[in-house]
Amino acid sequence: MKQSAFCGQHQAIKNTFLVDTENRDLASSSVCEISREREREMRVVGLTGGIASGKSTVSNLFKSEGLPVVDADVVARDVVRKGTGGWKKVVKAFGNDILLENGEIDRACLGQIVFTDPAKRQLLNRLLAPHISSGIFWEVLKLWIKGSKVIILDIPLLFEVKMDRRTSPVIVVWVDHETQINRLMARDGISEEEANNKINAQMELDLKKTKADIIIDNSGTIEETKLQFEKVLSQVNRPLTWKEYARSRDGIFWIFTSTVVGVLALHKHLP
Ligand SMILES: CC(C)(COP(=O)(O)OP(=O)(O)OC[C@H]1O[C@@H](n2cnc3c(N)ncnc32)[C@H](O)[C@@H]1O)[C@@H](O)C(=O)NCCC(=O)NCCS
Ligand SMILES: Nc1ncnc2c1ncn2[C@@H]1O[C@H](COP(=O)(O)OP(=O)(O)OP(=O)(O)O)[C@@H](O)[C@H]1O
Repeated sequence: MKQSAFCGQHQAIKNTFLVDTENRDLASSSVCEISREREREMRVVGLTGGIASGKSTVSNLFKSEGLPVVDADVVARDVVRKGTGGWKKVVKAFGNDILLENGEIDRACLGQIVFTDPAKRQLLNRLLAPHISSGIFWEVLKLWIKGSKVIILDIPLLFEVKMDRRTSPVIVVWVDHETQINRLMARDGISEEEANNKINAQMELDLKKTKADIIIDNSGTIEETKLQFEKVLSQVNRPLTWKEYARSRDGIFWIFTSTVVGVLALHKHLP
């Protein structure tokens, strides 16, 4: 569907130039129309990395520049608030023992279960996938309606759920393993073993680095990261490429469909 829409559009653009090359006014007005249309399109940038590699730190830099960020972790939290459909499914599958006194999910407790048991993690992923994907879809849709030209999708499992194919460019926030462990232990107040369990639940960060369009090395100071960010910002704000334009023509529905498919495939691809 997506491909044929793109091919049809591409052919129409090609025809404009092939058939009307003698008629410069007509040709240039077509180009103007295309340019005006391009103004309404948007770039969906993928931001990912490993756990505690610094995605939120970088996404905060984007926010401070006025760029909207859709944070998959925030969406994932919203879909399991007490009484929601996601909450009901999780409680049914994992029992009342994972609940706090106020009825909300005890995230630390559920985390301990799923980060030490791949089968339980897959189960949780499977239960929440449709809720997370539709949550992301609505957030993107709202921004699209508002006319946002560039949207940052902060998705920790971007590669695992194959959403990297739908975002461009893909930015990976990388840190060396030792720094990652230390920051994770310090931030979450957990042991080295627990930190390793969380890290091992994801695709290797070094592998993610090889798949990136843009790498931000966050192993140094925040100031060093900010310097790299300045360059990344200009790349992210550059005019849309034809590929991005074609992609975003019917992008909103494409993103939704691929998010659903990708997240549903999650349990098959995660360790
Ligand atoms: C396991 C849960 C309850 C732990 O909650 P907690 O508040 O302690 O952590 P938080 O949600 O802030 O996630 C922290 C980080 O853990 C990593 N992580 C979260 N879920 C997963 C997962 N299923 N597999 C691998 N890594 C994960 C991500 O890097 C994320 O940034 C929670 O992460 C959860 O519900 N996960 C399943 C939903 C999911 O896949 N979220 C990721 C968004 S794509
Ligand atoms: N350059 C840096 N120097 C020192 N500390 C940092 C740096 N970048 C991030 N941190 C710290 O490391 C921790 C992890 O960073 P952050 O929360 O941004 O990672 P994340 O990738 O968003 O994590 P998660 O995957 O859990 O969502 C935080 O405590 C943060 O303050």
